[in-house]
Amino acid sequence: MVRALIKRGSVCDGVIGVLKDRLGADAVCMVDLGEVHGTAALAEAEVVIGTLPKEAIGDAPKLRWLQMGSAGVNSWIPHVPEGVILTSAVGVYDEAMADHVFGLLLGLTRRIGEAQDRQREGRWRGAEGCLELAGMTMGIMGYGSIGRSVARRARAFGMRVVGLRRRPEPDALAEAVYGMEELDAFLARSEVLVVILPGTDHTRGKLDERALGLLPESALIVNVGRGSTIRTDALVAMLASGRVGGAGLDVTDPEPLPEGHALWTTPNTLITAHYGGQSQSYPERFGELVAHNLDCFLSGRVEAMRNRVDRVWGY
Ligand SMILES: NC(=O)C1=CN([C@@H]2O[C@H](COP(=O)(O)OP(=O)(O)OC[C@H]3O[C@@H](n4cnc5c(N)ncnc54)[C@H](O)[C@@H]3O)[C@@H](O)[C@H]2O)C=CC1
Ligand SMILES: O=C(O)C(=O)CO
Repeated sequence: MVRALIKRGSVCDGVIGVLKDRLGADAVCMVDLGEVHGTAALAEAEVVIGTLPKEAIGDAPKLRWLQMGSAGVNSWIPHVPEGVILTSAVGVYDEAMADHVFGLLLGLTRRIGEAQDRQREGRWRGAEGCLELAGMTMGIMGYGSIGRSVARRARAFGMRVVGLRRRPEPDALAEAVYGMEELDAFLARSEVLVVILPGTDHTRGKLDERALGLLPESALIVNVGRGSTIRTDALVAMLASGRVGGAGLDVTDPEPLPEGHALWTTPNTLITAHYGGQSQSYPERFGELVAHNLDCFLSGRVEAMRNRVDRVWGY
């Protein structure tokens, strides 16, 4: 019997039924993964579905497969023994994240935040400096699963799209897809830069003062990947001077943003507290991935499991 711990509420009822059918009702335990540290259930678990806290991994000596609930998993890698299969939730967040990118972008270009401030004050006043997106070029840095969903929306808005990814290959939605060694040329075209890179040793600090200086004058930046990709001090300075026209940030460095941090009061900056992937569809979408990967795992086709994490590249 393969014993599995599933994060409570993470998969839809239909998939819980599938898990119980495949593993046996007694083998499936729905738990709060934040509270399994040191328990007998974790000591017996061969499969864990959901983001197990790093410090609890050592309490799971029988673990054979950890299906993370997040797409970004880089900081878990050193904690997961080599023999344990580690899979991420890439693909689960695409639609919610793409909506969120446009939420931030439209917030900046249509000045929605300021309108909300005036609404609270009961003041009826228009805005100046609104921008239209049609005809602008969006550069998607991290042209992966979420990136393509963003590109589909961008095209519907009449924007041009260029992408950047580790292994560039042509894509019907993008005019060009660049590799990291072509970063400068990519940035020079990005009037709207959308950053959706995983936070890894290879992406940390890539957008520093020099790189941000290559963007077109008054470019807009949206970061929904990881805060560590952008040098916060450089971003704050360029927003303050107006060299960067605005920033929509679902992720920051540091995170959470401490009280009094410069970003809170930087002009033309819209911040959401790392909830871009949140949506009512999560249990369905995650459940679909879990059912597929469980099937592969139980039938010994581990190479067909989706989203096996590359320990060298960190995603
Ligand atoms: N704000 C939030 O709530 C969420 C944030 N995320 C973040 O978004 C990231 C991307 O998610 P997905 O699109 O689902 O992943 P994905 O694996 O489909 O796409 C990642 C893209 O980044 C590129 N990339 C990775 N390392 C690179 C490097 N060193 N140089 C150049 N390109 C590189 C890859 O080539 C790929 O195109 C996640 O790793 C996570 O950090 C994901 C979901 C929710
Ligand atoms: O999946 C991710 O990487 C996220 O940041 C969502 O929590």
